[in-house]
Amino acid sequence: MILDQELSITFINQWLDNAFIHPYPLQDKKLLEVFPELADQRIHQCIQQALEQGLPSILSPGLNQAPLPLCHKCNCIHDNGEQSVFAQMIRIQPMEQNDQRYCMLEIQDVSTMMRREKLLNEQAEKLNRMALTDELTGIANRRHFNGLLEKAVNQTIQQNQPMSLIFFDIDFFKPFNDNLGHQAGDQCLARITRQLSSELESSGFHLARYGGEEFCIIMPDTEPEQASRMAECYRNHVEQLSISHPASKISDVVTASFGVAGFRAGQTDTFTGLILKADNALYRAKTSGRNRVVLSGKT
Ligand SMILES: Nc1nc2c(ncn2[C@@H]2O[C@H](COP(=O)(O)OP(=O)(O)OP(=O)(O)O)[C@@H](O)[C@H]2O)c(=O)[nH]1
Repeated sequence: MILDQELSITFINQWLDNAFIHPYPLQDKKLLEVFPELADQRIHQCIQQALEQGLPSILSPGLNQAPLPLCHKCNCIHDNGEQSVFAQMIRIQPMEQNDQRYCMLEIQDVSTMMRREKLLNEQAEKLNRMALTDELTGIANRRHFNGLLEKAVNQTIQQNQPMSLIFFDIDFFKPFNDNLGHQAGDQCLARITRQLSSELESSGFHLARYGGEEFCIIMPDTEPEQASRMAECYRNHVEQLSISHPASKISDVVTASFGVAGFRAGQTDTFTGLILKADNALYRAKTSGRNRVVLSGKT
């Protein structure tokens, strides 16, 4: 499409004329009289820049998907009667002829490209989510845990806060599987994590599966003593789910053991040190009878 100094359409090709949402041909019409809504829009400013200063520009669909009212006539009318404009890339080019300056608008329909890009982005997001999520329980997996813990430790150091880490593990889970079957074991893990994730939802804490039937909770800005009290609540809630465990040596229902460790800015141990301390505390909970909470550093 070519516009003169008065913004009259001195040339428009058939494809574009058909695509404009407008009932009659646009040749020789004034752009702003037919489409007054374009006045002072970015496209209008760029056209003026081309005509007055000879400056070219490109309007990409990133900022404004559809500067002009253009549609695919065959399928643009929705059930609600609205017409959908297609995504455009517009190159605005000044040109000179017989000492007169004109402006050429080269318009490309990029709707297919945009749809493909959206689809690719959605797929990439889905793959990313899958790569960070444990399939059985839907909570963060080990890879995600590593990232979350590193972030929490860095935040602890930067903001000079405390933080805590809980490790917990189902008691006598091998006998549970052997007795009731692996599928019942899967359901048990899913039920426990569902219960705890709903409790942790708005707390800012992160529940993750560390591996097998071992889980962890990252607790930013939390003193270990407070984390230990919360671990006691979680232990209690696992027990209160009352999942029958005929092969447990300590209870009729499924129980879990918890190890808690804390980290402070200024401490020399790295986040691997923190994991080790929480895991050791969990080991002590197991060896001292199970179905209990042990806080690292406390006898
Ligand atoms: N059903 C099911 N079982 C799992 C899964 N991941 C790990 N396990 C089982 O968990 C059991 C863990 O057994 P152990 O490490 O011996 O621990 P335990 O029997 O719970 O004993 P303690 O932890 O000492 O109380 C193994 O039999 C694993 O096969 C899973 O995703 N689903």
